[in-house]
Amino acid sequence: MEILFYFLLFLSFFLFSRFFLSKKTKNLPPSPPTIPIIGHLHLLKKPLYRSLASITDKYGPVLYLWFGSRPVLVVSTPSAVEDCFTKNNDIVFANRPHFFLMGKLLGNNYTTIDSAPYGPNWRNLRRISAIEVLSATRVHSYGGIRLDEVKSMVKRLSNIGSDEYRTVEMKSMFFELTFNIMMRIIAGKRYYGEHVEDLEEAKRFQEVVKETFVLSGASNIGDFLPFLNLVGVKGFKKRIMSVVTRKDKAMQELIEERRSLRKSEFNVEEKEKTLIDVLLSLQETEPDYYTDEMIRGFTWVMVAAGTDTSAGTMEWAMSLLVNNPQVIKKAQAEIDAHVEKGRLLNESDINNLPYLHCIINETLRMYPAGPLLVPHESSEDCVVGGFNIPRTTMLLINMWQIQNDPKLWDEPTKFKPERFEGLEGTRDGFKFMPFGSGRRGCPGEGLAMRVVPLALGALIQCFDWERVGDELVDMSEGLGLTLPKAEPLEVKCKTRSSASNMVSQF
Ligand code: HEM
Repeated sequence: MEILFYFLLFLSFFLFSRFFLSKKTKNLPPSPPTIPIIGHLHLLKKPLYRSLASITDKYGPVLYLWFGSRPVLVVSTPSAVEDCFTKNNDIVFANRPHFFLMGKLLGNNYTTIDSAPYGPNWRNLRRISAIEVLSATRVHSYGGIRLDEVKSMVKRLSNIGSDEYRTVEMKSMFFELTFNIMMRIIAGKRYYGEHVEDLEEAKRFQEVVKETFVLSGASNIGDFLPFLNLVGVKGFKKRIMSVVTRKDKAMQELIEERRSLRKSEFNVEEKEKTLIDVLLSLQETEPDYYTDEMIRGFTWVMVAAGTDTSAGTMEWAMSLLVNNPQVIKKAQAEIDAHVEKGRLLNESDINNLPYLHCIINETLRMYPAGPLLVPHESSEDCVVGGFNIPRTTMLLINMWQIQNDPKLWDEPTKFKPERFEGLEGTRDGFKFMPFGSGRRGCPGEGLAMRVVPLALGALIQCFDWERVGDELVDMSEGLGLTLPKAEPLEVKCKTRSSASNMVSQF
């Protein structure tokens, strides 16, 4: 009976809001026929960006859909993206939706930097991220950590494949690299490879991180059909809560460790200060804002946003490279011409390696880690592509579709790094925007664009690469938030003779 009551209540709300909205808002974007209650949910399949692309092909690049009771604007053309991210609309769309169970539970009730609505709290979080973690100066100061971790990856690989080709699995290699880098920045600890202090703690942390990533990629139907929250999704909520509790416990342990280090006689040197240290010192002056909960949330988002995205990009890049060996040869020639024999390339070499940048851009074009960016939401009525968009409409930018659109790119399914020659660092009129744009654009771009070129460059410089068999590497996309590869990449690698001396000294 209770379920029936809520269902009828929801049905009346749904019919009323749809009727009210269509009366009130004239000139909405095109929309396929809807089914009562579910709206267009029946048209959506995974992966969502591909499904939305097929609807767009039929109804046009500015679409108005209903995900159950939630109105959604889907944009897949550079000029409409420009409408969303310039002039007044950049502020209008600087909001994030406020109905995702994941944002509520994992985002500390929408207070973390990625989930918070546009307002003073979000502005402050962006300010802290810009000043204390991701500013050019801070990013530069983590150079030693990046180099260290890249060397450690090269060393592990060279131990596996020194004289002859050996098969290696690269997905976990890349994940461990980015995870170690982020954890050293945040807490001064590494959880993979050598010098891991507490293996048990590392294992617990790894498990909770992996589980959280899997859950973050799962969709919750109750977000779009709220009456289902009262019946079917309790199990889902319980699963999230169990992970959230363990994640909070793990993060709190890190905070306590750094806190006791600060209190001890041992003085943490300025250059060894971790992000947790910085936040703890802010806590001393503003304890009401910089609570432990805030610190857990802030540092967690950095781990979550900064690992899978960069690791996945490197895995796609390496997959594309072994499918296109001529590109590896060209990149090796570029590096060999600029970096003297016997020296590992470093970050100051990166600016002199434009072809390496082209490889990374081409990878981000074909396989952007945020294929639909992160959902935005309109805080006021506005106009996009000449259509009226009501407030509280969720905005999805189909960046994957724009970056793979044959009308915008010559042979978009082909891996052609050369297409970016002379274009490095531009978004080319909103048609290439793997890090988003505007107020909510990715604050970690600067860090990612140091980690990825350094790691890929080192792998290209130090090793020769081959596919495991004659067949091309399977490039199928898997399911998950950050456009993962369906199958973890396995490749064969062998230390290049020109690098073997250098690598043996790491
Ligand atoms: C290849 C690597 C990366 C890619 C492709 C990427 C891409 C993106 C995209 C598309 C967005 C959403 C932009 C929007 O909503 O319009 C985003 C947001 C974000 N990214 Fe990244 N990102 C990467 C690495 C990083 C790193 C290394 C960090 C930090 C350590 C980071 C931190 C964040 C945060 C905190 C947000 C949320 C910003 C907000 O809502 O205000 N990202 N990223």
